[in-house]
Amino acid sequence: MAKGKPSQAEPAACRLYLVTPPALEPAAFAPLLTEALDSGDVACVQLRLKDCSDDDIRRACDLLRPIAQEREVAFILNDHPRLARETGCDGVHVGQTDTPYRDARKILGNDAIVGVTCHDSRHLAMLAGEEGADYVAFGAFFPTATKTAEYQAEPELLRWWSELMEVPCVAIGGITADNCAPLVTAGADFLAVVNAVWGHAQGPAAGVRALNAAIEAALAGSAG
Ligand SMILES: Cc1ncc(COP(=O)(O)OP(=O)(O)O)c(N)n1
Ligand SMILES: Cc1nc(C(=O)O)sc1CCOP(=O)(O)O
Ligand SMILES: [Mg+2]
Repeated sequence: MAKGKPSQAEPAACRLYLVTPPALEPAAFAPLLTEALDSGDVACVQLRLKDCSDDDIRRACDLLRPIAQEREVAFILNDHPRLARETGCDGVHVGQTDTPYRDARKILGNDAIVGVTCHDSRHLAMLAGEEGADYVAFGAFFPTATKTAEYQAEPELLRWWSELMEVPCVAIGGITADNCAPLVTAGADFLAVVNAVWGHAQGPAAGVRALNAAIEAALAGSAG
């Protein structure tokens, strides 16, 4: 995701969207983020901190946001539109029980990225798209240990969405280099991952490279 809206991203038909681990120490995480972003193509970083104070989130944004933005990678905050505006993030991601899309848009303005979780629902995605969301996120596609996922999405949903709609779609939930091909070929514009990068046995750079290579291979395989 070049700095700007996901729909303006050009280099590939499907790109990586990194979501941070739910708990992190910003100073310790900064070199890992740098390593990940310098190792390959990443469109977007979402700071997703759970059970943290607003001040903890501010501190993490202040340290991590420049690492992404200096590399033309969009920096999106999960759940907190006001903090996203205050700290200079490129946008916010909101779920169905978070600040409603319209309120998030009012807080952040028209130039910001506002993405919306739509679980496995065509209806929620159409509502979000009609309201003006910059992307819709579907999931979980695979079992995930990162959070308790109450919904299960199928690749067919991505195919249906991407054939009918212009609004980009993000796939999330248990995605790895080994299982991502059906999501790429079904039309996901972005693959959002936590564990496949931050939990990669050889480190985050290897995680990014493996996912970049898997996306490229899937795109090449579906082109022929
Ligand atoms: C890209 C992306 N997709 C989905 C989510 C999940 O959002 P939500 O349902 O609000 O759950 P939490 O992440 O807040 O626990 C996401 N964060 N990012
Ligand atoms: C944050 C999040 N949202 C999901 C959803 O289904 O909406 S799944 C998920 C966790 C994604 O982490 P991992 O790549 O480690 O499975
Ligand atoms: Mg949320």
